[in-house]
Amino acid sequence: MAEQDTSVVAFLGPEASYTHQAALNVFPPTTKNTNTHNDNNTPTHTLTPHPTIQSIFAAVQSGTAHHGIVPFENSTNGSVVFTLDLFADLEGKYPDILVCGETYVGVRHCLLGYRGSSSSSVEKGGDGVGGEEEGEGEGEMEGGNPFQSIKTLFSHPQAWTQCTSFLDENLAHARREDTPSTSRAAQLVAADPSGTSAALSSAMAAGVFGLDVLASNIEDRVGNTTRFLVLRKSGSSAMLPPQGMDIATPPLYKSLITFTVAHGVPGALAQCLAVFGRHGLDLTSINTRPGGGGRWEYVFFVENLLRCRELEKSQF
Ligand SMILES: O=C(O)C(=O)Cc1ccccc1
Repeated sequence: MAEQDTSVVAFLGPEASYTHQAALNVFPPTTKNTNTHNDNNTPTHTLTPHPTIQSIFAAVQSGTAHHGIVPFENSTNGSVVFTLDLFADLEGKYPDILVCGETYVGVRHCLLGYRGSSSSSVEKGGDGVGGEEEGEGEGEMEGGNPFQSIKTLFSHPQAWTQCTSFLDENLAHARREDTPSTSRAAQLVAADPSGTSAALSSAMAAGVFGLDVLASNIEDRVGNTTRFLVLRKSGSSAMLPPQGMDIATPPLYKSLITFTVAHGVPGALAQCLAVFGRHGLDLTSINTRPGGGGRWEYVFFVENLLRCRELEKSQF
């Protein structure tokens, strides 16, 4: 951020993806005369959509973006393996990527499409938004399936396994096509004149792409939440906007560490993990992905939590 005062934030686009919503949490919309503007009153950050998670890593590594926002894990279906594989960085393309923050987004999936073509004839008077019941269809047809005319469904792979019950009950007949994001799915459906496609996406995407909400809250589990990480490049001075801090609780420091262990050495992983305990680090998650060395060799990802008090005592 040396020459220009506007920080660039890369997120998984297009607009209205859940990653966009995460980016808005961390970098809220700028308004005049707040500390989200610099002295010249220009916005301090610009959110820039990227087509893939890989492109976000590349933008942060090259310095084109000062920060990146990437999905990391979901409370229903676990780790986002695309992101883990980029952190594993088996080809050494992203050596300077660091994690400097996190944010959580409640993920309420909707079925988006054009009501006229698929379920308008079966709409039951609602406005199409926000049913109270889990997996509630906005339109219901006596004895029939209101979504029968939907032939193709678009969404991000993570979304399919967060909505299994709704899909099994209502859309088992439809062909599924993976998209790089849920908002891209909505964009594709908006551009399909046949009206026989639908997207699993957000209510925000319905507004942005002019689609109808055919069903809402269709995720399997109440409280479905995705955790996103904020990336920056090591050595950069890119700062996160100031966040409120609860002074009653000492700040928590989280770290994400990636490592491999010698293959075929008994106890090698246990020895690595014991180090964290010895230094008062609370191990909060452990993940693995295939490593580059050979079959059944792994990269490990460990997250630790440390309170400020322990940091002072720690010998790191
Ligand atoms: O596709 C999106 O909207 C994303 O931001 C990735 C994602 C997909 C499904 C759940 C949460 C995040």
